[in-house]
Amino acid sequence: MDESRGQRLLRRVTAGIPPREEPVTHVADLPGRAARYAEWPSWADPAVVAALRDCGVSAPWAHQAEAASHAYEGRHVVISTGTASGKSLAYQLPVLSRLAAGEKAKASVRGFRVAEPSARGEAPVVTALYLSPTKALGADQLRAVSSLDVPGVRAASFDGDTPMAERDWVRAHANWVFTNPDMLHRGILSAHGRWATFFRRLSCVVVDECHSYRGVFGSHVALLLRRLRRVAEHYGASPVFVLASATTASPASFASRLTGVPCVAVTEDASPRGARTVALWEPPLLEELTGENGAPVRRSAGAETSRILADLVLEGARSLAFIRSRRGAELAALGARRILSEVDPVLSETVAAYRSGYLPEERRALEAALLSGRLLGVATTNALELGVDIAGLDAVVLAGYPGTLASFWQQAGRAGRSGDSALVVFVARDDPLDTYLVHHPEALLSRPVETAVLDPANPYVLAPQLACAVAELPLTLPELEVFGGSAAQEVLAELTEQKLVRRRSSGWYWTSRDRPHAEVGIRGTGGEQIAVVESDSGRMLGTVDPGSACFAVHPGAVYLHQGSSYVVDELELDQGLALVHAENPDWTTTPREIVDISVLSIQEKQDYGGVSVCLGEVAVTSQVVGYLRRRPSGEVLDHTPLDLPEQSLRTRAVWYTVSAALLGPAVAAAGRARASSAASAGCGVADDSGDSAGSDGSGDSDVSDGEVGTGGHRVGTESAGPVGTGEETQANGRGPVREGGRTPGGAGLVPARVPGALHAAEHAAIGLLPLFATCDRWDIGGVSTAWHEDTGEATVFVHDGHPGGAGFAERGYAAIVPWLAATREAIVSCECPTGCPSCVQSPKCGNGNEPLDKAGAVAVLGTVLGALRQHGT
Ligand SMILES: Nc1ncnc2c1ncn2[C@@H]1O[C@H](COP(=O)(O)OP(=O)(O)OP(=O)(O)O)[C@@H](O)[C@H]1O
Repeated sequence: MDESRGQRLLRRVTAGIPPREEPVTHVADLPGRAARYAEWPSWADPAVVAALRDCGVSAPWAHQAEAASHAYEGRHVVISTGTASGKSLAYQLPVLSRLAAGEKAKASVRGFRVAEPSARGEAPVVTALYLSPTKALGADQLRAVSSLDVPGVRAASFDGDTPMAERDWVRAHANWVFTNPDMLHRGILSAHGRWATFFRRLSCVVVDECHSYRGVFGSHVALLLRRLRRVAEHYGASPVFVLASATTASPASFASRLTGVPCVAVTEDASPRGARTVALWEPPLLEELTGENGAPVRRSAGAETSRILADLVLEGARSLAFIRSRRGAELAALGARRILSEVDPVLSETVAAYRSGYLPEERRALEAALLSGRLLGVATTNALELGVDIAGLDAVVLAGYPGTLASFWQQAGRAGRSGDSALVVFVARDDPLDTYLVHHPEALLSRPVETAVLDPANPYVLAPQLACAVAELPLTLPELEVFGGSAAQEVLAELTEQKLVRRRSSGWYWTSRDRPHAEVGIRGTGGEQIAVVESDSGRMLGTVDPGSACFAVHPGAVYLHQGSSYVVDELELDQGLALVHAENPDWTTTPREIVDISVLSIQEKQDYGGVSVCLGEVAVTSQVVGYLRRRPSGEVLDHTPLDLPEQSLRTRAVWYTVSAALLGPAVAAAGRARASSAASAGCGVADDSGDSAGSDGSGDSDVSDGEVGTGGHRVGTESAGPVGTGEETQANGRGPVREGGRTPGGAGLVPARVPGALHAAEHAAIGLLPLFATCDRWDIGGVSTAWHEDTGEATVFVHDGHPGGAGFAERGYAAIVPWLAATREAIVSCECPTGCPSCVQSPKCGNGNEPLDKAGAVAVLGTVLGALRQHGT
């Protein structure tokens, strides 16, 4: 069979790599597909069809026509198809047709029935609202609509950048308003009276890139859309919702949860797609470098990506590399340029970086240069992921898993639309999730894209949102259903008690003259924001959630803003201020936290013979105690202690307990001694916004709660059997676990090994939860302890990092078996001997990644999974 272009590119980028450093763990060839067209719908306005034809769209693809017809006929619809599958046209066609028809009707106002013309017939008859998660995407979409130049359509943006002078014009005259959730919340719903005419005519709401509304932000947006519907209804309108999403599992149920109205889904993608060769790539371990506690370090994904990008450019392939941080994108571009300049200085000019913070004109110029081939290699953050019309590239390199499968396919989808085969390379970073993925291609390439998690019933989100709703319009009892029924009633009772709202027989009323909107940030859950200010100039660079301030802007932290780098000099929590100066050091910082956790209530509990799994509410107390400085290579420079106050967080967690008997006979014996002496409490030493390994479980701990790194908890040297041998392998979440050499049904651990085993199991579990819960590992934390005073047993907690939770713990609870099976597999797959960042080390462990017992973690997880499978799930 002939070699395809994608395969040839892969052969070129791997040429010359010695066999012992072979980085490619898997190659898949994904076939291409031809386009399927439909007729223009009979209802489509001829002027709109003509404008689209002029832009090169001769006919709609089948999925576009189907989604557009649902919307035009008044059915709420979500279109969930691949990258560059023309989702924009699916909403442009019905919205523009409605707007154009309304304008024509208005033009003949005397002769025809018109919905409700203004006295002089000037106001639009129908209006539409477009919402995007970012201003940049909104601006791109507005530009696309404006360029169609359909008669009677007055599209305008209304966001933080809209000059005051223009705002009145937009309110009075625009019939399609492009905005974002933040502005809808603060600037439109809070002053809906000024938008009365617009709301009265509101016929359609477009929610673009809706899969990005997840977690706390997603929960806020879900309630915001309910507020929007209520206000529209107040003015007599009931708009149809059209949502566009990357491909995702159960789009209809997600869209219905987000909007609160039943949505139909269009998922069959009829756009053409080129074939792609996908390679999974694990950078080799470095011999000359070691990381924390002497652990081996892999070549960094960024350095590897620079090299691959340079090779691709040498092949003349138009390529895009996605890097997670802006700084990383700059460094990857620089690295590729440096390599190319040694070959041919002219070639180094064909590589550039691209990230947010660039002006729209700069972005347009970069996009055009890449499409024309003047630029061959671009290293970018996910700024290029959403809504940018770049497709049909020869190659895409992803440096690290972008957090969700939706993002993975969105980024990978930039390659290969031109009909020719293209190359996608996924380069694993040094962490458990990436390691798992490169060794389990089916988890990356064959799984349906996860549905986004959100929880509009979170009281920490519901309370401020209900306050805004009541302030907008008094809330009546029947309306409560829209906001979550009894959960909303409980929250309202609290607001009434705080005298923020007043209860009357007709409903709930806002008591103050001031509106709550300005106080409610919809992208997080914390009260007053901390302002990040440049000392020299007094310029405010941005804000940070108070809950994460100690973490993100502690003294000494490197803070990145729009690609520029700053170092924090002071953090004044009382004054809500972090003072920084511009500096571009050659290292990054990672904070270290210690954490303690207590159980407030148990919502769900399942027992599996010595193992129990719970979901419930917890109180997490955390304290940032220092930070590490690391070089981009992963090398740790030093650790600096910090003295910062404790933070507390009420949130939700999933946890499992393991009985002493299952951990091992020696642990059971020591546990009896502990019970009789009642000697000590479990302590929490943390990581990832807190995970912890605590007392050694032997009953002789004198560690006070929350102390870091107190001695005596070393990983035992005896081994529970080799890690990563064939006997340990198991199917992903299925099939029996064979625990070679251990007591059947038990982990066979001695007490001294329990803390390290649990700690390692917990780190890896935090790393793998994002595979099941659409969250980032930084959105969650964990605590592990050989004995926890609330459970009375060895316990591993994984908790949401936001007040009230964002639904991640629930997902962990629901997916406990596949999640823990994947966790175990990730550890087993890693070839390092005793633990490294690819498996059980965590980048922000409060206890300096001590103790960690990799083999013990495999034993504990095997035991837990054995119990879960034997006794239930
Ligand atoms: N029916 C069609 N025939 C030909 N080209 C089309 C058709 N529909 C859309 N296009 C073109 O396909 C490209 C991608 O469209 P669009 O940006 O709307 O896709 P998308 O699915 O929204 O992309 P993203 O995944 O980036 O959100 C655009 O250049 C658009 O003009």
